[in-house]
Parts: sequence; C-alpha cells; structure tokens
Amino acid sequence: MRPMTTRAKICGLTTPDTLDAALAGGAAFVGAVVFPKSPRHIDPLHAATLFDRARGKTGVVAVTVDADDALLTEIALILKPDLIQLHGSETPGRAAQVRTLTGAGIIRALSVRTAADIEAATVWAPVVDHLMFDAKPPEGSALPGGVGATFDWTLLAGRTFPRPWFLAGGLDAGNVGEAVRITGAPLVDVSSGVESAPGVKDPARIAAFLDAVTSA
Ligand SMILES: O=C(O)c1ccccc1NCC(=O)[C@H](O)[C@H](O)COP(=O)(O)O
Repeated sequence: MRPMTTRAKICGLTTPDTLDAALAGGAAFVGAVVFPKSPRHIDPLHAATLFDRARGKTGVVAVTVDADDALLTEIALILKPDLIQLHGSETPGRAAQVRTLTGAGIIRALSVRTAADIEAATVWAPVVDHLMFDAKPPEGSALPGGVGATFDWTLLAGRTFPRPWFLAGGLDAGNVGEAVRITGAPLVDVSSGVESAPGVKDPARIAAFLDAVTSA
C-alpha cells in the first residue's frame, strides 16, 4: 500500500552546501557516517559543528558500525544525535545497551538479499525506533552500507511492520518513485545516488532526489 507521504534521509553528509541542500529540499533526517573506513567518514567534533544548523529542523542520525562504548559516548556527548543507526553485526541486546549509553533512539539496518532476510525485522522491532531494509553489499565489499546496490523491492510489497521503516540501497532520483510504488516505504534513505563520486555529495542530485520523493 502506498503511504500518504514518503519522507527521506540523506546519509553521509560532510559539507555545509550539501547539508543545506538536504534541509532546503525537506529531508526528514540527515546522516553523519562515523566509520573511518567510509569515504563519507566524519569525526564527531566536525559533525557536531556541521550538523548544528540542522537541529530543530530535521532529525540528526549518527551511522555507526560495531562502535565501542568509548566512541558511542563521544558521539552522544559531542554530536548529540537524535538517532544512532546500527549498521554492523550488533545484536538486539547491544542495541538496548546503545540506547541506555547514549540516550538516542535506534535505527537498525538489516541487510537484504532474500525474503528470509526481511524476517529479521521480527526480533528487531521491539528494541528499535526504526528499521532500515538495505541491500546486502556484494561479497568482499569493504563497507556494510553506502555501496549503491539494490535488492528485489517486491520482497517488501504489501508488508507492514510495527515500526516506521526505511527502504535503502541503490536509490536515486530516477528510481525512487518506482521503489516507493512497489514497496510502500514510508521512509527512504540515500547516499551514493546523490553523489558525483564516492563520498562527494552533489547539491543538485540531493534536490532532484528530494523532489522525486515528494512526487512519488
Ligand atoms: O555510507 C557509508 O559509507 C556507510 C558506511 C558504513 C556503514 C553504513 C554506511 N551507510 C549507511 C546508509 O545509511 C546508506 O545511506 C545506505 O546504506 C544506502 O546507501 P546507498 O546504496 O549508497 O544509497
């Protein structure tokens, strides 16, 4: 079923002009990737300075991959995100610890290739604020997310979940309308699809993506 309106998260922002494009286009969430192996990595102090202009306008998300308590504490104290996105091999128990440690809400990214991968939502829904269905990266990928890969959107057609959920993976201005029509996603997330090169966000592509989401 098609949602009334789909909202968007622009992930992996590192510059004022691209953050401003996300805010101007009405992004519901903006994401900072705190993971040194990523071309989009931003340290918590730099992220806090950059994302200050977003506070009160949009949700600020810190994307982490199996972060330890020291890094999570640094993120919580310095960046103060509304939500922490867990994109590693964290367990539901670890998610509960992260919530207590940081005071932030939790997004759990679930890697999807087959129908069975969707069923992980059952164990995760009780301990998170949002679910994110993202494409499983290709074998040998250095990154667990932000790789621009898609999955079979029909796996989500007609599905409902007890938490708000994001569709992610290989979305761009040209395909997000079809992705929303097939899945009924209430939320979409993008990174590579609004870049001119890995880690280089493009304000015009961000604006086009957000326009396409609005018209979806
Ligand atoms: O974007 C990254 O570099 C990244 C690195 C490590 C873990 C997660 C990462 N991104 C998470 C996201 O929320 C991405 O937006 C999502 O995976 C979709 O990416 P894309 O397929 O490039 O649109």
